[in-house]
Amino acid sequence: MSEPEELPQREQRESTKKKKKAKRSGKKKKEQREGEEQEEQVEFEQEVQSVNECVVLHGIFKLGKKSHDVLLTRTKLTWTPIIPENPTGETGVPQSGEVLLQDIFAVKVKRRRAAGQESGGPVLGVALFWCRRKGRKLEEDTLHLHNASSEHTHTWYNTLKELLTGFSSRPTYLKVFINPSSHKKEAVHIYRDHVAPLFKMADIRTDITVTERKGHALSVMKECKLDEYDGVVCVGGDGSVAELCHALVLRAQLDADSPEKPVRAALPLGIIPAGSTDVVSCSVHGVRDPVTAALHIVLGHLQQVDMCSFSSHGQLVRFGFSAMFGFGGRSLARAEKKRWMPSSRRREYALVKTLARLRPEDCQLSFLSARKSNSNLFVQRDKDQYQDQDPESEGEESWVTNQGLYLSISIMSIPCLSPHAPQGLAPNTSLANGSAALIAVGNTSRSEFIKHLKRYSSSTGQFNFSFVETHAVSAVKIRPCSLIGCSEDESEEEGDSKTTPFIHTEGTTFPWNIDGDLVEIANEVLIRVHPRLITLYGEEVEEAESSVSCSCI
Ligand SMILES: Nc1ncnc2c1ncn2[C@@H]1O[C@H](COP(=O)(O)OP(=O)(O)OP(=O)(O)O)[C@@H](O)[C@H]1O
Repeated sequence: MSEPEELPQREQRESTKKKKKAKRSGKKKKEQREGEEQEEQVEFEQEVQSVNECVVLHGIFKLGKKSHDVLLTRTKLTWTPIIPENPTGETGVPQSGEVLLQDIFAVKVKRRRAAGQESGGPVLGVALFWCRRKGRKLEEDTLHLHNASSEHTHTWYNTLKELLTGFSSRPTYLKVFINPSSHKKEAVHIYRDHVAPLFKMADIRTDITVTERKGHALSVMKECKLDEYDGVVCVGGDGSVAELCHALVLRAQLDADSPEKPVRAALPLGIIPAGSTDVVSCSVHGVRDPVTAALHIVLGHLQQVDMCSFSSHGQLVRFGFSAMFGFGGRSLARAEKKRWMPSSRRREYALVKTLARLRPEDCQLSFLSARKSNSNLFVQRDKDQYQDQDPESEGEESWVTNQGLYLSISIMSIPCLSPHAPQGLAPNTSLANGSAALIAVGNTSRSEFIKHLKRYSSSTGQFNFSFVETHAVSAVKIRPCSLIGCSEDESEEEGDSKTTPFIHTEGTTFPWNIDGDLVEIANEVLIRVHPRLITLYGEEVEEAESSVSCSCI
């Protein structure tokens, strides 16, 4: 009697068993397939490596006074001294060396020429111009390979030239903007003495504009035929860099006829530092050094970088990397009034004066936290996938809003490294992590605020204060509370920083420090982060070389 009842159960058990078996074998097959794919990938990589390591040329050259065996592969050039056999059978350790092709930026045929002779002359060999690293600095070096055979030398020259053309990110034609009024008015000399010779050596053609006024670079960029160039170069300080970054993104937006959505800049920007702080240059080079900057351009080192849009009342104010409201804005506004002072004195004066009159801003601060997945974006996500993410798609309910007194609010999409703050004003963000650092400093005593500022130079513990908040954000809104009364600049006497906020009349504008430029804005400002909106010549660096310390606080 029980049999008919047991039958379906048995069938069920068997079918479950079969399913499990099938699942197991499916899993096994999947693992097997994955294993095979991995093996194929490794094989492919090994093949690529062996092709790259295949000897392209083998020859004998003199390096210095000694003959060397020289090998050229697709990735490097190596040399080993030829040591004659010793009758005693002893051999010394040969002093061999190598240089990677990715570090070679020019190759020339060397000839013997008499004084004043411009062409011809017997062949001496080839000279390779390459870049060596010394800390964060890049330096130019030359390797001379001597061989008097013209045929031998030309075979090596042509082969090296051809291999170097494989580095497609290296520019051949650049649009260069030089701001002759930057900092100590040295931009033209810096370009002529340190940069132009390297560009010439690397056969890079240039089209140079020496800017005549603020906004000149922007107007040229709006009009010029961009597709002729491989990149744009800015020789100047942070103000000039900000103008060109804004111009590149604005131009991309105009070209794409996309009035609402920012569009990724079409050309990379190289920055030759010639300003007083050079925060953007420092953030992608780690040093303020024109040669390092030029070598990053010549070698085509490209680094995508997040940018922000700053808008007010639905109108774009500009694109940029950083903005400071409160202390940073007021200090810059004060410095701008003393333009006649040398820039470092002006900055110190403004800092001390603004600290003496330290008072908080009463405002509403709202922010959208960067999505969790974005925080590790640099290693985890596909770049283009993120580019298409729209912060607008976040619901209004995701905004966090606080109302209160703030001494300073900063938003930075790059770490903002400088010799004064080697790990950056925003060490908690990176160049292309898809988010910005929001650093909000609430109201506190002057001495505590100074303690917080001072810690930037040692790069430790600047955020370990109860009055400092930091967040990784994708958007920020700051709405200053317009109150009745007088405006701050007229009231010169010191107030009680702990309690008295700046008091504003209707229609007062608020000073913002956007990438070192003073921008006066009357209303709420909306800041949105746009991942990888621009590409700069350079690389991600952890820390800048520190060469100065601020003695004014
Ligand atoms: N010929 C010029 N005369 C005056 N201003 C100019 C000229 N060319 C460009 N500018 C403007 O000068 C401003 C400041 O330039 P830049 O940032 O290069 O120098 P800086 O202010 O001395 O350096 P830093 O910002 O590092 O202190 C920029 O906004 C730029 O548009």
